[in-house]
Amino acid sequence: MLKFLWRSSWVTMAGVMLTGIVAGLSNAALLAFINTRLAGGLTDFADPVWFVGLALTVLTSRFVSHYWLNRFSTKTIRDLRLHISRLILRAPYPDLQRLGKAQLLGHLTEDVTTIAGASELFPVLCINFAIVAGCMAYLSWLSWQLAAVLAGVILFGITTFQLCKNIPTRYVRGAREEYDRLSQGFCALTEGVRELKLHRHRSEAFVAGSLAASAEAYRRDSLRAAAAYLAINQWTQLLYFLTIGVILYGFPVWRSVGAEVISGYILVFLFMMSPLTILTSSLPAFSRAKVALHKVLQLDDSLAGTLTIDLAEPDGPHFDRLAMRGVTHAFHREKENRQFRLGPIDLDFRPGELVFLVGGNGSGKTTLAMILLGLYHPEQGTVIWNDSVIHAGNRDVYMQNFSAIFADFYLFDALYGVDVANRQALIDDYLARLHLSHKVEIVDGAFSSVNLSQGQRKRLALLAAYLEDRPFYVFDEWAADQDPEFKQVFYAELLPALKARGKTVLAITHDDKYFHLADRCIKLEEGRITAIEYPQAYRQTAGAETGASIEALASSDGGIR
Ligand SMILES: Nc1ncnc2c1ncn2[C@@H]1O[C@H](COP(=O)(O)OP(=O)(O)OP(=O)(O)O)[C@@H](O)[C@H]1O
Repeated sequence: MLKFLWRSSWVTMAGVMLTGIVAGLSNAALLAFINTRLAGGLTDFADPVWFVGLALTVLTSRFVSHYWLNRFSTKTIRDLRLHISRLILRAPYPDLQRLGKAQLLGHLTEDVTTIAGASELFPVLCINFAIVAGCMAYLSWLSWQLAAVLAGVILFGITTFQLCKNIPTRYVRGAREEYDRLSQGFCALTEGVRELKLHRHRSEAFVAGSLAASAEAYRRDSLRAAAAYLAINQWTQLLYFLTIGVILYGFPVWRSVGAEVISGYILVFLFMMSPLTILTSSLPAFSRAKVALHKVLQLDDSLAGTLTIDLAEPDGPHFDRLAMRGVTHAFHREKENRQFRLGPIDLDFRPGELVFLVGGNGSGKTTLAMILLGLYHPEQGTVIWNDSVIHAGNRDVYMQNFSAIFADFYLFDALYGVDVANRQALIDDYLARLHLSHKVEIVDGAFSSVNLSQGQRKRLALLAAYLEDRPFYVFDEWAADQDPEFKQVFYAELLPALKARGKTVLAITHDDKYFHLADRCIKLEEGRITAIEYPQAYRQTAGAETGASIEALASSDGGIR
């Protein structure tokens, strides 16, 4: 933890430590001054000046130390939050899927907050450490023999702490792991709240089986860690009282010590009790921060090792062709002990092509689209953009050629990355074409409302995709939530309009009523392409006016290869 703070800005940390030490030492000096004054050792007329000077030094150095560290720790936390967010954005999607939403949220919230809490304690630690050190120096001056006894006791305390500290740390680590499971439960609770509200038995079983179990495990581990630290704390206090007892009753038997030395010792000892308690009671916060930091660094290692680096641009925004050659991808189904395997897939896409991807549930349509988009990586085979083979180094640039609306899309509340001011007329036109102008306005780049029906929200997502103006569009069952009237608009007007602008469109669809409008229909079954048909070419050659369904085309053998 200290290493992390030191590496973040050693100059500030050194300043914080220095002012903290000045605060602690001046505090100890003030105490020594008061004690000597009480014992009648100082009668100088300059007494009040020293008193005021030391008191002001304590106050000023404490303020400076705290202020510096607060400024530094708030900046560190802000940087850490942004660093994790950027790391998440740059990491390959399969790695993020593996980690899961709950764990990523845990890093952004719990870990960063824990580290922040501990780093704010740091000046308190410096000051109290310096107070204890200053008091020790004063005690040595009063009687070095007594100070040697005290140093021995402190050494003994530190050794026993080192021997025992693994016990609470183990529980702190366990509690942090449980927090991830608890967060998973919270995600399920917030996302599935409607389903849970409708079924009391289901919600009770969910709370008992998922939330209560991890909440209980988290409570148990946290309590055990707290109890272990409490025991360590009490052990320190016991040693402390033992030392006072030895000084009061044991030491005078061994050697003769002046009453004023004994009373000075007891006064300083009692004064030191508070800083020592603060030092030992801040241990749990540091231990939790160490575990949190370890988790963040683990995330750093696991994601940074796989980051996509923009080494080479795959031929810029110009688009000639996209090819998939021998592409395969597999998901292992643990419970079924077998794999879903997509491919090998060989496909070509050209500019201005309208392609429908069809097939039953689980046939691999979304997986194929995800590989095409660069979000999943082919296990075998290659994806070629123009003449560039896509690899880890250029995948991120490659992905910038696509606009996609996923079946479980996310609608942002603003048009991020769009020059709204200069495209207002276009936006208004699109809003009218999407039948949304009466519902939504763009105010300062943000949608006036996103509390719309699912179908309307999807239309807003389409507006954002239009404005991105990318060469390749992918829609995963976009029309599934649209009414029949707007389905017609989508297939018969919007998609052909994109095609007319030279855009390539891959639309995953189950709407066989509109298959005839595609240039090409690709049918997937169990991860394999089982048919490719060319309805538009067939219509032209057959002179057919009405659209034929894919089954009719298949039975007539037209356009199948
Ligand atoms: N993240 C994942 N981990 C493991 N298996 C997965 C994952 N995503 C998909 N699968 C499996 O891959 C297979 C293909 O899924 P995919 O989503 O590509 O099908 P689909 O054709 O788009 O289906 P639908 O029409 O229902 O959307 C399914 O059997 C599914 O169980």
